Amino acid sequence: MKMLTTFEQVVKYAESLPSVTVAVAAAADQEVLEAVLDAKKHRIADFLLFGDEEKIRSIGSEIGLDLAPGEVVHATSIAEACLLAVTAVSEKRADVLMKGMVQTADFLRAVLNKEKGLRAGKVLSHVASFEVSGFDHLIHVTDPALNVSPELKDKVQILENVIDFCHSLGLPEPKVAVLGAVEVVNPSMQPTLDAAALSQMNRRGQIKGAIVDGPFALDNAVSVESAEHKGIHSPVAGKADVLLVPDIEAGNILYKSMVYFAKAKIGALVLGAKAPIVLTSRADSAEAKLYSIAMAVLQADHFKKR
Ligand SMILES: CCCC(=O)OP(=O)(O)O
Repeated sequence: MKMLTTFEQVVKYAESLPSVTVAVAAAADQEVLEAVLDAKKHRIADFLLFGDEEKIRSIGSEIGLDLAPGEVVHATSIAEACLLAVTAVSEKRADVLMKGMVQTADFLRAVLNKEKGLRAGKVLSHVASFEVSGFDHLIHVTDPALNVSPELKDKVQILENVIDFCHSLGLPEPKVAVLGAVEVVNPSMQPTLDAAALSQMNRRGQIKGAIVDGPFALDNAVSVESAEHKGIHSPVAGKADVLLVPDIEAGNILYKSMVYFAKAKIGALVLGAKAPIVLTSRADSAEAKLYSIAMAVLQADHFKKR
């Protein structure tokens, strides 16, 4: 498989794969339903939409989305919509779960439900992939949404999740930059100590399938000029495919800076679950949700081949 470097390529590749069924939790939202319409046009997915049926059908008819009787399942609350969508995936009536117009914490409560949930015994983590003008490859940020303040052992699993995800995008050995505020190990800054440990674990073969190095500050992770200027020599310096952020605050602010300042294209998933999960911000565009669905199609195919 050729390495995919733009979302156009991701969508095109998804078109060549078997289509999936996506269960959308709390689907009564214009951007969500526009993404549903676009994904259907690209023939990459079919849908089961959970939520306020009258509202879903009303928005659907406004945007020209024809919905068959069985495609919408009424739920009397957001919590019920989330649990019904998660159940559809755990019972294999759907292949992919998608967050609609619901707060991340409420959505995750259903994902983590003891009976019906989608945990696979691993740490769940979030990845947001960005296509940024001026960069010749996608940049994957993890974890901007789920793990609040991960410890070293959690970061190992977050790395394993994102490395496997990069492999699903045709990137056999992603370059991972472990970020901090500075590019030197400082005993009073825990993210720099974690970065040093993760780099060494990679060198010793404890973390495989990627080149991991750090700490890096953001500038020398993504700019060769900055790395050269600061005299940092590493195969990852300035060329990172993956940015492992220290915590959710740094990650979420970076995510939203990419969207609102850099006008980057974005797709986002939860990794480490039994099935691919689309998790974008409620405020993200229909385009971002479409790109996320396309990445989930690739993940579903990758799961089958593992
Ligand atoms: C990064 C996606 C998680 C997030 O911030 O979602 P909301 O904007 O919907 O809270």
